Parts: sequence; C-alpha cells; structure tokens
Amino acid sequence: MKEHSEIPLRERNIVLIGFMGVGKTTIGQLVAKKLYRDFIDVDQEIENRCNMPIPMIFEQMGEDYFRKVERELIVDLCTNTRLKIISLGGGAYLQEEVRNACLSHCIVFFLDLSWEYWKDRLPLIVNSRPLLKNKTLEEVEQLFFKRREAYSLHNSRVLTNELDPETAAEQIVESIKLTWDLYQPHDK
Ligand SMILES: Nc1ncnc2c1ncn2[C@@H]1O[C@H](COP(=O)(O)OP(=O)(O)OP(=O)(O)O)[C@@H](O)[C@H]1O
Ligand SMILES: O=C(O)C1=C[C@@H](O)[C@@H](O)[C@H](O)C1
Ligand SMILES: [Mg+2]
Repeated sequence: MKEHSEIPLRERNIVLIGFMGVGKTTIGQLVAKKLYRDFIDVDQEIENRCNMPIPMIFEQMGEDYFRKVERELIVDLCTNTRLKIISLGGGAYLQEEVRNACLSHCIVFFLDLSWEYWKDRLPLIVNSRPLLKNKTLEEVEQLFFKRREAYSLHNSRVLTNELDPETAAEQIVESIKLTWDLYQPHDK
C-alpha cells in the first residue's frame, strides 16, 4: 500500500527516471544547480559504496546484488532525505519497491526520448552499461519499449528529443516551479 507523503511539496526530492542514456545524470546535475540543491546520482553513489565501477559490480557480484544495493539506497533516500535532486540508474524504477517509495515521497520526472533519437546515443554509452553489451540493436529496442510501462508511472514528463541538456534542465525547472506554485503557493 502506498502511504500519502507528509513531506511538503516544495521540500520533496525530485527524482529523474528514464531509460539508460536519456540524460538523467547530465540533466539532473544542471537541475540541481539551477534550484541550488544537492545532487545525488544513484549509480555514482553505488560505485562509491562498493568501491568499484558498475560493470565490475555486475561482473563480480552479479546483477541481483547490484539491484539490492540500488533498491535499499533509493528507499533510504526517499524516506529519509528531502530537497535533493536524485538521478536514478536506468533500471532502478523497474523494481516495484523503488517505484512505490519514489511516488510516495518525491516528485518523479520521466525523461523521455524517442527511439529514433535514442539510437544515436548508443555508441556513447554501450561500453559503460553492462546490460547493453553483447545485445543486438533489435534486442536493445525491445528492452527500450518493454521498460516504458514502468516509466509511465510518473508525476511529470519531458520529451528531450530536440533539447540540449541545458534547455531540458530549464524546462524541468520551469515545470517544477509551476507545480509548486499551483499546488502549494508560498502564501498558503
Ligand atoms: N539532451 C542531451 N542531448 C545530447 N546528448 C545528451 C543529452 N543528455 C545526455 N546526453 C549525452 O548522453 C550520454 C548519456 O547521458 P547520461 O549519462 O546523463 O544518461 P543517463 O540517463 O544518466 O544514463 P543511465 O541510465 O545509464 O545512468 C552522455 O554522453 C551525455 O553527454
Ligand atoms: O538500465 C539499467 O538497467 C542500468 C542503467 C545504468 O544507469 C546502471 O544503473 C546499470 O548499468 C543498469
Ligand atoms: Mg546516469
């Protein structure tokens, strides 16, 4: 059961979700700067805790171990912190517990990118994302569309097809400020 968050809207963490390579890390950092908030990248945090890069965690400890660390970290951040900008790893939101924690306590932003645009990102990220290695383009495309169902559970979405990171971050900040003003104006 999802509990209703007691955290005031303006204090809730903002969580960025979406497929590998859509720009959660890049754009999340910019959003944090614009809102003068701390930025947390969950992948980076896991690497720091495990003291090894993600491909090595997958190789040496296995994906199940990675997912457990990922899940526990996100649930902890959602329930025990506020005012952060948090970028998830691309697969984190596939876990129900993660989705429930994010949706209950945070504002969830889906960074969307059409497949036609996403394809051009593949060479940039293929070597650092273990789940993309040894997959055909067709297999990656299947994964891309399969995951959309989970990502569809969000509070807000931005389509970044033609947007550079700076412009995408600008749009997200505008949207967040509108939401704050609409649902929790300063004078209330
Ligand atoms: N809006 C954008 N326009 C062009 N390139 C971008 C954009 N956003 C990110 N990139 C580039 O795409 C690559 C992947 O970006 P990034 O690492 O931020 O993705 P991510 O969503 O955090 O991926 P992951 O889910 O694997 O953590 C980087 O090389 C980054 O420079
Ligand atoms: O989409 C995924 O499953 C992943 C995305 C990356 O951010 C990392 O969290 C890891 O490579 C797994
Ligand atoms: Mg990232």
